[in-house]
Amino acid sequence: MSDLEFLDLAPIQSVKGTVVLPGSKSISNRTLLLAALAEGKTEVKGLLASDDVHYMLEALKTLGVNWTQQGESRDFIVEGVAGALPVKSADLFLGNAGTAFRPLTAALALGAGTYRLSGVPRMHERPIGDLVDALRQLGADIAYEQNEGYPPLAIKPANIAANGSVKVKGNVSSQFLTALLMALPLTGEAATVEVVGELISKPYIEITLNLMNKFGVTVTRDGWEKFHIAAGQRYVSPGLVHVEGDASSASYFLAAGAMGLGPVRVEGVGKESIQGDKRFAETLEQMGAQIIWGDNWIEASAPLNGQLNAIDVDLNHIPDAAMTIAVAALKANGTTTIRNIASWRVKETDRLSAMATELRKVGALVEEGEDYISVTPPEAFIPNAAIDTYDDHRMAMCFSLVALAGVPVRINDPKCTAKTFPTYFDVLAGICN
Ligand SMILES: O=C(O)C1=C[C@@H](OP(=O)(O)O)[C@@H](O)[C@H](O)C1
Ligand SMILES: C=C(OP(=O)(O)O)C(=O)O
Repeated sequence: MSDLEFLDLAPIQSVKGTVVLPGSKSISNRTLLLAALAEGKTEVKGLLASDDVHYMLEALKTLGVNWTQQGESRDFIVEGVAGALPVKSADLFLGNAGTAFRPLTAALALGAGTYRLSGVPRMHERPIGDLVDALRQLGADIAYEQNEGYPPLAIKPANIAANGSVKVKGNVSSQFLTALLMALPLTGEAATVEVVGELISKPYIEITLNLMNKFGVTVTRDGWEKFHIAAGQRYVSPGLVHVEGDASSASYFLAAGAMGLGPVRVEGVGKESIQGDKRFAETLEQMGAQIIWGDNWIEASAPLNGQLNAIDVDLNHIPDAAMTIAVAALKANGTTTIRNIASWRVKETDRLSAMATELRKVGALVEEGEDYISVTPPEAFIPNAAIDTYDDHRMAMCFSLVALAGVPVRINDPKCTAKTFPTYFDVLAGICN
């Protein structure tokens, strides 16, 4: 993707309207894998159309899973293979999709084949050692092709025994625990997963458990430390799965409502959502935004006096949507501090460093710590800042909100939103007055 391309956004005076959200990335990719591993056919409605989901769909096809798209719609039929993936040798390219790479690594390592998994250069800088260490405890044969602890990976057939208990570290990415939990039922044996260290991004584990349950597998847990899977459980298709709207994508429109009058309503995520990122709305409310919750929608408007409150918050539970707060902070009445977000450093880019660099370009005063960021709005914004996006969809999306602080801004490489939201800028234009 060329970073010579850019998009100039004029100041946005006010926003108002309703956005129908694209499908959740986290739910789309989990559902596809579970549907593939299950017994029976699954109709998946409202699948996200984006790069991350494309990589999962293509990988499953390569692995011998039949799926069909219903015309031009985002409704798919996946024919489950009832356990073992049929193709025993494959080379999979998974872009920068953590929700494809980590779960497929675990499912394939417990299968009996020879596989290679690789991605874009940044994926090869994103850690996976904690997951590999856990899978090796089960007997998996996984080798690092380049750097110890990082993709690309080479998997070979191995004798797998769940053997009661496996330990996994939880402090770098919750996707490692998600991947293990989703793959373990393939062994048919009882298993206990013990999380070592503090588990981050906990609500994503709830999405995992919820969807595994939909596909007939029950996981019981003692707090966030131990997870038990009883022997003999297998995935069975529930027939139909509706993919909720993406709660992380919702954050940009809700923040827009809070920064620029509103009301802005997002449809597809509401109080019934299984996604932890719905709680982004609580954080906006703490900043003074007016929030209304429906079962399947959320609406945000600016505070009555138009001024957001600066806050000091731990946003470990919503790491993706937390980036949106860092930009919304540009309209707050003081210094906003977001804590416990060290995982930002190992995502699409080093997001702590990237956010600090780019927020400074618009004039904000920024303090970047190992696991926190503090943002103080400038007295006068620097107009027409050219924001670099580091091939990180969320950098492009959250920095579009600078226009809601009343300043023109340039977003470099806007097409990088394709990872989770290819039509983002068109949808944003639809609520701008
Ligand atoms: O399981 C998931 O669907 C995700 C978990 C989170 O990652 P970490 O657990 O690495 O924080 C999140 O940032 C990512 O976008 C999606
Ligand atoms: C961290 C993210 O993605 P991934 O699923 O690749 O980890 C994200 O979407 O912000």
